[in-house]
Amino acid sequence: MSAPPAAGELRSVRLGPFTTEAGVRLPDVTVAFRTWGALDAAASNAAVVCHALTGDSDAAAWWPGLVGSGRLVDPERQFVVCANALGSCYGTTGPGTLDADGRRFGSRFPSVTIRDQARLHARLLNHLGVREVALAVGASMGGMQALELALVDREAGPDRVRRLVLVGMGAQHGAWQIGISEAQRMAIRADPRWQGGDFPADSPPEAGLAAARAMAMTTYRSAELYAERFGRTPHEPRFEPTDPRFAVESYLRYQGAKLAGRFDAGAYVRLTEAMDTHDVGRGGQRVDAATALGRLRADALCVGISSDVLYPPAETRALADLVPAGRYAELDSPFGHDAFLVDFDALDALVRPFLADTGFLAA
Ligand SMILES: CC(=O)SCCNC(=O)CCNC(=O)[C@H](O)C(C)(C)COP(=O)(O)OP(=O)(O)OC[C@H]1O[C@@H](n2cnc3c(N)ncnc32)[C@H](O)[C@@H]1OP(=O)(O)O
Ligand SMILES: N[C@@H](CCO)C(=O)O
Repeated sequence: MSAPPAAGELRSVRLGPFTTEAGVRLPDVTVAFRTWGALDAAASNAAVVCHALTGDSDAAAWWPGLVGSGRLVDPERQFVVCANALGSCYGTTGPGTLDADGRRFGSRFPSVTIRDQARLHARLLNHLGVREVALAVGASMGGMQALELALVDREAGPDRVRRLVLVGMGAQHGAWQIGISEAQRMAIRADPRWQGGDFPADSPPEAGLAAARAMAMTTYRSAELYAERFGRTPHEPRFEPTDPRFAVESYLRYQGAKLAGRFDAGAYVRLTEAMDTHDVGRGGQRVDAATALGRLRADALCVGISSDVLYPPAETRALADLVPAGRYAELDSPFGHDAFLVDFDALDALVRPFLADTGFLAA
């Protein structure tokens, strides 16, 4: 018998063919994932953590305030699962994956939806033998997937997800979020090396992706934080006319280059498109959000972020109002949308009472 995997070790599994909501068949999908802790005898102690746009399966690394020994999601008590999302570039099948002929999928990788990503998470949970999900938690794109997991996961019977913590998101991507996504995709498509998504692997469209990230970074923080950090501070030294003039310009160029060095532009396009599909009320049944969410049996805490300009907290509050067992809490933070990745103590203080009240911490 082989030794159990070390806690948090990166693993991958081939889950076979997967047909997207749009009807495109991917012949063999691989999911990269990590687990911490052990599944209990009833297979009912899973805590599923879903990452945001550019994150990966290492939840203990990017969410140390929430996941880890002595934290709310504690491997001593829960079987913690975090998978890289369908369409991303950290081990799960996506545009950067090689096909059977050894060619990058590139633009041939189909558009996927948040619901597709959630269905793949559900498949992984089946593979791991999970009967009940004690908690599904995520922020931004991760929260959308956690919510869809609770809504569409009927593979193991209804209501496999018992509790939800959803941060910095609403019931759907509206015109504001779709517009911001599209502006970023336009920057990527404008890169001369983009070539319709099939850019040469040795020469990816770094400038386009960097510009997209710079735009995104302005929506992930608040005007207050930018003013406090950078003000009108000049960037020095300045040798060339093209060098940044202000510290904030230097910061955004740095952030752009940093993401371009670690992320796949094709995945960025497909993942932002997936986020644009987020709308709990759409789909085969064509029901509205209130009807779709009205069927949800899970206890849900929806956390809005006071300074989030990308997902205004009113949208998160409206989501909570539509969930029968939904509650709303607001993270008061100047960090904007990214507060969930930074303001750990404040997030813990909001989530802890919900998890205590709903029996998760006692479990
Ligand atoms: C495999 C993987 O790595 S993916 C998993 C990890 N990533 C994720 O999960 C995605 C989510 N994470 C994030 O979005 C971010 O990392 C956050 C929100 C958690 C934190 O963002 P950060 O970039 O670390 O913070 P912040 O906005 O303060 O920027 C600090 C950086 O800007 C640099 N910087 C600050 N001011 C300036 C300036 N005027 N000019 C140039 N650079 C500047 C700092 O030197 C620092 O550089 P460093 O990242 O090399 O240390
Ligand atoms: N900073 C986060 C924000 C997206 O919600 C990320 O890069 O994934």
